[in-house]
Formats: sequence, C-alpha cells, structure tokens
Amino acid sequence: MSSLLSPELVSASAVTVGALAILIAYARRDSRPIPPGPRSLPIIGNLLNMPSQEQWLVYQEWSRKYGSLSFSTCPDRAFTQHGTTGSDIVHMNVFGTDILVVNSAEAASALFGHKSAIYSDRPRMPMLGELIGLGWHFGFMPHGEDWRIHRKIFAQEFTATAVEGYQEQELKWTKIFLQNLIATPQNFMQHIQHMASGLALEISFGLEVQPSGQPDPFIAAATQAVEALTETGLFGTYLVDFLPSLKYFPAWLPFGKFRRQANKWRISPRRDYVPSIGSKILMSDEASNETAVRQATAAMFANGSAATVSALTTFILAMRLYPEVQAKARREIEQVVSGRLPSYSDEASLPYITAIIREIGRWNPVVPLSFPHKLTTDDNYNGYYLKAGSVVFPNAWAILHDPTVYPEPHIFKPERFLTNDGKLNPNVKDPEAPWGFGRRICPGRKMANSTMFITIASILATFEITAAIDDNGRVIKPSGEYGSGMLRYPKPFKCNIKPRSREAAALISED
Ligand code: HEM
Repeated sequence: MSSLLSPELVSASAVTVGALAILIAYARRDSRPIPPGPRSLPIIGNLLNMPSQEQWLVYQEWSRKYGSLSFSTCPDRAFTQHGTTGSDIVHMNVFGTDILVVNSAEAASALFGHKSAIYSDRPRMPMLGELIGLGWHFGFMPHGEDWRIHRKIFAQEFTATAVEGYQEQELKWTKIFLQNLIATPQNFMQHIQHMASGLALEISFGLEVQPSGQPDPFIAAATQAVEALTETGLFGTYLVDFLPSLKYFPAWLPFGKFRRQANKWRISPRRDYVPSIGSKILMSDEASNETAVRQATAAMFANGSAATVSALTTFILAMRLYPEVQAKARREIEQVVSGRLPSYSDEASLPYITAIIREIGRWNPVVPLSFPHKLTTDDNYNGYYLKAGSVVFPNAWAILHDPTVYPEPHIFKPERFLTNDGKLNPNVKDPEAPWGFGRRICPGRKMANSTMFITIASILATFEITAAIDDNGRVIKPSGEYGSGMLRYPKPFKCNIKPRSREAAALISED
C-alpha cells in the first residue's frame, strides 16, 4: 500500500490532474473582453513572458504597449489588434491563473479603494507560506476572520497616538545610531539595520539590546525572514506558486531547485534559536491566543522595520547623488534647530524634510509591486471583464513614476510637494502608493514615518554626506542600482559621512 502511494506517484498524479484541469478550462475559456496583454500560448499561457527582474518596469512598459482599442473576444488574444492608447490594466495567464497588473492611480483607486471588499484577499503563495513557513505572517493571510483579528490588534499598537508613545525609544535609538555612525561611518548600512532592529525589539518586548550590536538570535531570525520575503515574496517568482502540487516533488529532481532554496530559507525558530529573552517570550508554550497574535505581530514589526531600513538607505543615496537637496535641507534645519539635536516638536517647522520623506517613497518605493491582492468576485473595469480568483498586482512603481502626475519622475525632487514659498502644497497629495492599497494598506506607516523623520533630521543636523574617493583620488559614483525582489534595497555603495563640525560631534557624544 505504502509503495502505491509513493510521493513520486502522488506528485505525478497531482500534476496530471492539474494539467487536465487547465486543458478543460482552456477549452471552456470565456469570451468576454479581458484587459490586453502579451499573446499567450495554450496551457502555459504567458509563462514565457513573465519577467524575472524588475517586473514593475516591464509591466509599466506593457501598459503603454498593449492598447485598449479593440477588445479581444479570444482570451489568448491570438487575433487581437492592439491599439496605441495603452491600457492601465494588463492581463496575463499562467497555467490557468489569471494575473492583472494595475498601472494607474485612477484604476487603483477604482478597484482597491472603492471596491476594497473584493480586492483585499491574498493569493495562496505555496513557496512563501508553506515551503518557507511564513504562513503565520498576517500580511499573507487570506482576507478573513483570522486576518481581521491580527490586523486589529496590530493596528491598535500603531495608531498616531500609540506611535507618539514610542518617541522616547526612537530618540534613544537615533542617538545610538549617530554614535555608531561617527565611530565607523563606512558601515552606515549595518548601523541603520541595527537601529531598526533594536528599536523593534525594545518596543515589542521592552528588551535592552546591545547598542554596539552584539548578534542577537531574534534579530538573526527576523533578518532571515526578511531575506526569504525579499527573495521569494513576489508571487510568481517560482513555478510552485502557479502549480502548488509541485511542492510534493523531491528536491533532488532537476526542477526541484525551488525546494532546495526553500530549505535554505525555511523559518524553523524552535530548532535553530539560541535562547534569548526575546526568543523565549516569542516561543513561550503558555501563550494564550491573544498573546500568540501579539507575538506574531511583534515579529511582524521586526520585518516591517526592514522596509524602513531600505527607505533610510535610499535617503543616504539621494543625499549623495543630490548635494543641492542636502544643502537646502540643512539650511532649513539650521533655521529651526540650533545647539541641540532635532526633536519631534520641530516637525511642523521642517516642511522640506517632510517633502524629502515623501520623495523617498515616490522615487524608489520599497515595495514597487506592493503585495499581491486577490479578486474574490467577478468584476469589470472600463468595459473589461476581471475574473474572480485573479491575482492583482498594484504597480506602485508605475503609479509613482507617472510623468503626467510627477514630471521627470526619475529625478529626486522634494520641491514637487512644496509651494513656491516652501510650504507643503495642499494640492499635491502625499502619495499613498508606497504604502499599498485599500484594506491592506500598511498599518505601520505612521511608525515608519516617525522613525524616518527623526533619523533624517538628526543626520542632516550633524553629518555631511559627500563623495567617497578611491585610492587614485577619483570620485566613486554610486551606481544607484537596486536589488530586484519583493522588497528593494539599494545595492551597497560607498560615500563619505563625517560630522559637520566639532559642535555637532559633541552633541552626538553627549549623554
Ligand atoms: C518605509 C517603510 C514601509 C513601507 C514602504 C511599507 C510598505 C508596505 C506595503 C506596500 C504593504 C502592502 C500593502 C498592500 O498589500 O497593499 C505593507 C504591508 C504591511 N506592513 Fe508595511 N511598510 C513599511 C514599514 C512598516 C512597519 C515599520 C511596519 C510595522 C510597524 C509595517 C507593517 C506592515 C504589515 C503588518 C503589513 C501587512 C498588512 C496586511 O496585509 O493587512 N510596515 N507595508
């Protein structure tokens, strides 16, 4: 009996049944007009068109290329003539899974905003949730009761008032960061990471983490989770996302590479942890349901802070590449802050710093394709039929680089959010797209903005960021490149960071 049900036989049968289901679905395909997209092939659909790098750029290009002039009545679009007007929604199909990419703010607002009840689900993500073990992460839970409970408890901890309550810890960690920066400025990325993790641990568990950065097993596990999320979180990166039965295939098969990668990233805290106070609390068996939810959300905060790390690294990059922005920001700070470090009460008087924070999220969004949403009910948009069960990607990158809304979108220009006399322009909205959409919008955004404000204002008040010089006296220009994953980070780059003056250095070392 056991030999009859060998894993190989089970997986082969599962794939055969899956292939049959796709064939039947293909034969019965719908004839209603669907959004345009690249031409698809039988069974595999657009598998060969799926970009593997910087997907947001490819989808942005497709939305210009595939027009909405003539509606196809054939879902594989074999006979469609594409128009020239472009379409803000593009469609693909891979092994029977419909994929929609939303490329404009109007379409995002019409779907994720006005119809959030049917656009707030998440697709099943076998690689991330089942093989790597991030299924507990409520950011990837289906839109249901469990998600609602997690989200409610989490959101209570990060309201505007709750976030004000964390300012003391944020000021403390900003100071630690500045001190680490003065000691080893070349390690600025590591110091940003340490500050974000230390702050998350202190706020979540009340833990006092070593300021100098002794390795902590909880930080290590959170970092591992972030790496897994970055590499695999983009739905469709692995075939198993489209064909879940592949997860039963043994790792040694030639196409079992994803299994080997999943084993590398698999989150198994109970076995791998060296006990720390944080991990003991996190893993406590006596935990009640609510405690369990709190524990998971605390760990989520550690992950969320990874996004803040990316945004702060983008800030350093922008200051290195745009010295005139840095000089202008510093002039504003000098008018407001003198003989002390910046505080939260300065925020209202520093509109240029607020504009810089907005521009960071717009210029190089941390999550350019946001997290994938799933449509739960048949819908239509601009005459197109959108099928229930479709995976829907909001293309935050395309929305934030729309030249009709943000002229010269590739340039870092905080002025776009300001009036001529330097106030925040009420007619230019603070973009929401960097934070996601509808009911799933990032619940940690107030916390992230608060951390960014105090860190950025404090760096500008005390340090100068200039070009690094190589051994031959030549300026090293950062490539400005980013890694391509679900969360984007600037690729490591060099710059010269030094205190602006003796007074600034003295402020940093003061207790
Ligand atoms: C610059 C920093 C950050 C950025 C750019 C960012 C961006 C995002 C985005 C784009 C999403 C997906 C929204 C969607 O599905 O439409 C998200 C979800 C989420 N973020 Fe953030 N985030 C940041 C920081 C944080 C922080 C600090 C926390 C924790 C305090 C956090 C907690 C979460 C959670 C829990 C979710 C999942 C929400 C859900 O599925 O219901 N984020 N974030």
